[in-house]
Amino acid sequence: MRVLPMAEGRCGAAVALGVAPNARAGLGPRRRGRGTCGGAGRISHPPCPILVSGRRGASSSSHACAASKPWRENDARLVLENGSVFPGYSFGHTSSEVYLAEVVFNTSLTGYQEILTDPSYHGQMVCFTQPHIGNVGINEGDMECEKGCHLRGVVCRHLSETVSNYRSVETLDEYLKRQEVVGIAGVDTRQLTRQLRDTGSLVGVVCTDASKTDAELAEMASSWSILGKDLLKEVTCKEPYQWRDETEEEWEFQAIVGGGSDTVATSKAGDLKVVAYDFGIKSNILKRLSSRGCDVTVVPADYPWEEVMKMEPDGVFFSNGPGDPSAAPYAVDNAKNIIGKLPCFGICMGHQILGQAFGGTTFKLKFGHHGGNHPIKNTLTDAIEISAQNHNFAVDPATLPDSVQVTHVNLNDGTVAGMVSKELNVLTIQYHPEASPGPHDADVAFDQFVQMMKEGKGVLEPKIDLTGYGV
Ligand SMILES: NC(=O)CC[C@H](N)C(=O)O
Repeated sequence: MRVLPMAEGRCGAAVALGVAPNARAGLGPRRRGRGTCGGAGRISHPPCPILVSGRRGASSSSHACAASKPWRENDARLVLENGSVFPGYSFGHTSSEVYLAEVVFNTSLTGYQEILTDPSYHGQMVCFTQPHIGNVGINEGDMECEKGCHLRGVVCRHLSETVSNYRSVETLDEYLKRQEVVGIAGVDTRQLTRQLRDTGSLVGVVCTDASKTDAELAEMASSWSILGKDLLKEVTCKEPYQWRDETEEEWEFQAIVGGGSDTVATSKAGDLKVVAYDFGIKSNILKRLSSRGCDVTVVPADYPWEEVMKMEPDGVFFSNGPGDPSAAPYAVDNAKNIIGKLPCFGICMGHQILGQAFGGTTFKLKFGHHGGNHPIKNTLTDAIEISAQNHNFAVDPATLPDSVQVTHVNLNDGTVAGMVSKELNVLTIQYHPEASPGPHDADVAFDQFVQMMKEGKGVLEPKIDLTGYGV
């Protein structure tokens, strides 16, 4: 089994989030053992009914027969900033530390590994609405980031007792232990999700320390906010590097709307040089670019635009990334200086950064979009894509100049999901054409970027059609 390195920058994240740094550095006291409640392998039974508040307040005598109980005892709580308490039992990393992050819910039915390792989730913990998590284990091929798990906590209803997948090399429990990420299972995730939909995203803490009161934990949660925090610096690469891997043949996208493998093959002839700003870039975005013959150089989030221009790329890509897009003015400044000079493409955080470079502003959504089935409408062609999404912020269309066209909207709430500036040769989308996890409908967006770069090189006649999504 390959041992993945500890995520870089996570000690820094712990400090930034007000959590004891030794918790992330693995120096804090650990409670590796599973006590007497059935052992590490028996972790998916319903929570103990005698514990009502999630506090481990039951007397030792009431637990005298714990060794014979075939269920896990509640030993952890998720406490939200509004005082709500969700009891559950811990898995993955266990320690007496308190783990603090914004709590969001994700409705994807599959792909928990890609969600765990997507750097855009840095500073957040995910409540999975899919009630059965862990059943396919963890494999070596589906990492979205080699640095490891970016979630600060995994919240689920049912942690699968068994793993059944030919690619699995370890269990979710083992992986989270190794990554020192806490999990809490047995949580009423429906109630939690309904609450987050009513109140909007909330900050929460996961804690296994029974000596801390619910009120203390709620206060800790309310002491932090993701607003105004620059999290890009915690996940970006330190130095520029070349990316080479393509999407493996076995996983090459088949059903591409309006495109297909012909499009990918044709694009390969291009020999295009792309500089990709790493705001927390997902591996599969890089693979989709490489699969189209792009020679990709990845650069840090604050890499000066002048240095990018010296590399003489055919196009610049602005990646996905965590946190508040208004907290990275240096990235907006670089983008402002690049747009108009080279074809640009942005995904999610990249879309939000480019939106600000156009002169627009961003705002925080109530509970964001996190899932694999969000309908997107191309406003120019009426074509619909079902898309993978993961964001909490959006670009305010009222703040965009007239030269920028809103080309895509999210049909669930009408928010901006894509923009084009023909004048500046910029294409952006607020969702995930690389999927991972999710549907492949939007993969054609990469072809649009390739088209723009080829036009810029004079390889293709200018088509100025950035909207041809499947129609
Ligand atoms: N996937 C992303 O790039 C997320 C963008 C941004 N962090 C948001 O939450 O809106």
